Amino acid sequence: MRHLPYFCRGEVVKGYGRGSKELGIPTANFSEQVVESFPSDIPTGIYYGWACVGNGDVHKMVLSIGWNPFYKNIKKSVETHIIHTFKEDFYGEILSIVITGYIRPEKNFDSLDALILAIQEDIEEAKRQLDLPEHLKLKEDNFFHLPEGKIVNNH
Ligand SMILES: Cc1cc2nc3c(=O)[nH]c(=O)nc-3n(C[C@H](O)[C@H](O)[C@H](O)COP(=O)(O)O)c2cc1C
Ligand SMILES: Nc1ncnc2c1ncn2[C@@H]1O[C@H](COP(=O)(O)OP(=O)(O)O)[C@@H](O)[C@H]1O
Ligand SMILES: [Mg+2]
Repeated sequence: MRHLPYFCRGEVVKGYGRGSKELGIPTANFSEQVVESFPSDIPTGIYYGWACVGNGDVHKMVLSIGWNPFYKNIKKSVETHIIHTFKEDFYGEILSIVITGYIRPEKNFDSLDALILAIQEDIEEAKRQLDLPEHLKLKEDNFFHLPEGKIVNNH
């Protein structure tokens, strides 16, 4: 897909506080500035890739770009669920991501359970895809080892 791999770095802000954390699927939401910096023609939907908080380790992630049709959000969001258990929240920290692949478009669901099940399937798909050499190699990209602030989106 055009635009991929897509490198991006930005601050983690509060989302709609829908308690995705209680559902077991917290998502680190990017600031509005970062959301607006995304290419306008990058399709909304569910993606996977690699993520790192501050200078921490690089982990697998799934990402949602769009308006969350289940919730009918007014504002577009870019949210990353990192496939790792963190001891604490990291609001205000710098999240670095590389998006390497696309899974599916955003969908509406009949129930919250159906949404959760779909996200769990996305996570399993991401785990499998990211073990393939083509995606695995981006885990080691220099982007994750450069000092913060030196990088603007996709450069
Ligand atoms: C992998 C993944 C897939 C998602 N798929 C959908 C989807 O198909 N439809 C939808 O409405 N929301 C989808 N979401 C977004 C959730 O609705 C969202 O993370 C939740 O509303 C929490 O939002 P908040 O961070 O603003 O509190 C997805 C999120 C993730 C991480
Ligand atoms: N594995 C994880 N992936 C993403 N965020 C996480 C993770 N573990 C803890 N968090 C924290 O949870 C927050 C997101 O929780 P969430 O319920 O989506 O709230 P919000 O609506 O504010 O985005 C993140 O900003 C981050 O500080
Ligand atoms: Mg969130």
